[in-house]
Amino acid sequence: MADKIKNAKIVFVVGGPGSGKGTQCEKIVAKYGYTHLSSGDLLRAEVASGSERGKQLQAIMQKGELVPLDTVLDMIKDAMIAKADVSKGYLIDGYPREVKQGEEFEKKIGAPALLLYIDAKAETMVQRLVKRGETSGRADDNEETIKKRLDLYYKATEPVIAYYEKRGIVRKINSELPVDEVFAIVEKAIDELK
Ligand SMILES: Nc1nc2c(ncn2[C@@H]2O[C@H](COP(=O)(O)OP(=O)(O)OP(=O)(O)O)[C@@H](O)[C@H]2O)c(=O)[nH]1
Ligand SMILES: O=c1ccn([C@@H]2O[C@H](COP(=O)(O)OP(=O)(O)O)[C@@H](O)[C@H]2O)c(=O)[nH]1
Ligand SMILES: [Mg+2]
Repeated sequence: MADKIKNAKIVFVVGGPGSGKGTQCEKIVAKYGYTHLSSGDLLRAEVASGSERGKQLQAIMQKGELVPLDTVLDMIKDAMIAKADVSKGYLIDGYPREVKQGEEFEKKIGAPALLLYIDAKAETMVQRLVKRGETSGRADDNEETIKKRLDLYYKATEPVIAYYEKRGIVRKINSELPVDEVFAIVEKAIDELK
């Protein structure tokens, strides 16, 4: 089964909480027809299902901590396989969160062709998330959890970028600009892939 996705084009989308990963991924889907898999969305779907596992996940996510690596990886893999016949490529949004997650992904699934590093200042990210929290209904869009997510991002996730930089597949995207201007930079990076 996993053979089906072996030769698929894989793009990691990494950046801090509220940097704009989801926003840019939506635009990539619209233009390029890639399959968008947000690790956070997959986890939130499991929480929404009300399952026993979902309850455990909810407790972790509410604290802004990371759920066990295997859980997320299995969910991503299943979702990739489900789309294998129709997919032109995969956007893996919000993953890897730590170097180990990246290593495991490559062992079980395959290597990324590109890493889009969506970069905004901490104060910008906090502002955006507080604003999003007014309407998102996300239990983790509150100031206390936002701060923890940011801390964990700098500690655990930033090293992921350095790890892939050595392979020359990182494209840094300044997401302080208006959405369409950010997307213009994203388009260049995706077009280089073809
Ligand atoms: N000015 C500006 N605002 C943006 C941009 N991208 C996203 N935003 C705003 O920032 C908020 C967060 O964007 P998301 O795309 O949800 O961020 P994310 O990186 O997916 O965040 P998580 O889901 O928390 O990982 C949204 O409510 C957007 O309105 C951008 O490029 N420019
Ligand atoms: O690989 C992942 C992806 C997400 N999460 C959890 O899901 C939450 C929301 O993730 P998302 O990417 O949606 O938002 P972000 O924290 O980047 O704003 C995180 O705080 C983590 O608790 C996780 O544990 N592992
Ligand atoms: Mg998101």
